[in-house]
Amino acid sequence: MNLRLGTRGSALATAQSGQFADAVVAAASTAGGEAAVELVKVTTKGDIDRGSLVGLSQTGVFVTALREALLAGECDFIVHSLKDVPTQPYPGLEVVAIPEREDPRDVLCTDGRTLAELPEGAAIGTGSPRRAAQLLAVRPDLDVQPLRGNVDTRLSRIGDGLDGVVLAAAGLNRLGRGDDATEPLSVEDMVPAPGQGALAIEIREDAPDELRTLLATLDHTPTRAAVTAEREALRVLDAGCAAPVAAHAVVTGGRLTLHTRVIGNDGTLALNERNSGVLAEAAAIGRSSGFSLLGRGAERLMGRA
Ligand SMILES: NCc1[nH]cc(CCC(=O)O)c1CC(=O)O
Repeated sequence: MNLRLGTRGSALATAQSGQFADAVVAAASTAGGEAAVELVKVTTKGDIDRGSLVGLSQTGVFVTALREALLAGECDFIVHSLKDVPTQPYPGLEVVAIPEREDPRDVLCTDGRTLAELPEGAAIGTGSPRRAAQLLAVRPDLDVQPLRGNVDTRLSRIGDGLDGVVLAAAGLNRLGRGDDATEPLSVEDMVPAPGQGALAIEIREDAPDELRTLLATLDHTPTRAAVTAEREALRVLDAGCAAPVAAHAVVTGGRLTLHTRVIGNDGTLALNERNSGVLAEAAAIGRSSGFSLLGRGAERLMGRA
């Protein structure tokens, strides 16, 4: 099979698409067949028109352009960072696989000092309200600064106006820059974004069975259950990737435990909800967590009521 994988041109997109392409080739050979995967660069509106991103929800800008290229037949499948994918399904496409996830944690990158070692008032960069609020909950003295741009740009700011930045471990690891992480932040102090560290593989609904079957072999059941719960909570809370909503599910021994957190912007107030059950109930666990949080005033905390 000759396959075209549509990807953005950023370093992270290229790295994760390339790594997934290798996994597809290996899976085909394990199945006794053969596949060749060609990376097709899709230029997205967000890549061309960076200025317009300010104030816009990041969610969807990059994802939509890739999806349009897939629907138009410019490629056969696409790879998304799941945390950037809106929760509503996209007509004509289906998520055929969610591979085993990378480290879901956020990490602090500094000149070597841990969060506890940073001096009072240290400047930490992050563009994420979720990260900002949780940092301030642990260290109210920190000077949290807005930060945008790709992973390289963000890392280059350490020692240049910032004492540190917070990034996803998965992104650093996929770029081969895991050593730039000074300290992984615990999933208790810094609950990750729903779906963080996971990828979603999409095809057209009318894709050939051979392609669907091959990609489906790369689905990872525990990861799919975990991210299903996390994203259902997010969907019920009606929040995007820019919202101060965090959700992290752990699967052990056939059971799934979901921790969902909604945080006020200054980090002083947070609502936490924990729910668990069997994997088959993943979606229901996420939904009930989301509804509990709404019942407890999550909308007020998110500034919507
Ligand atoms: N919002 C940007 C983004 N989207 C996906 C990742 C990499 C981590 C992942 O795959 O979840 C990143 C960078 C970051 O948050 O540091």
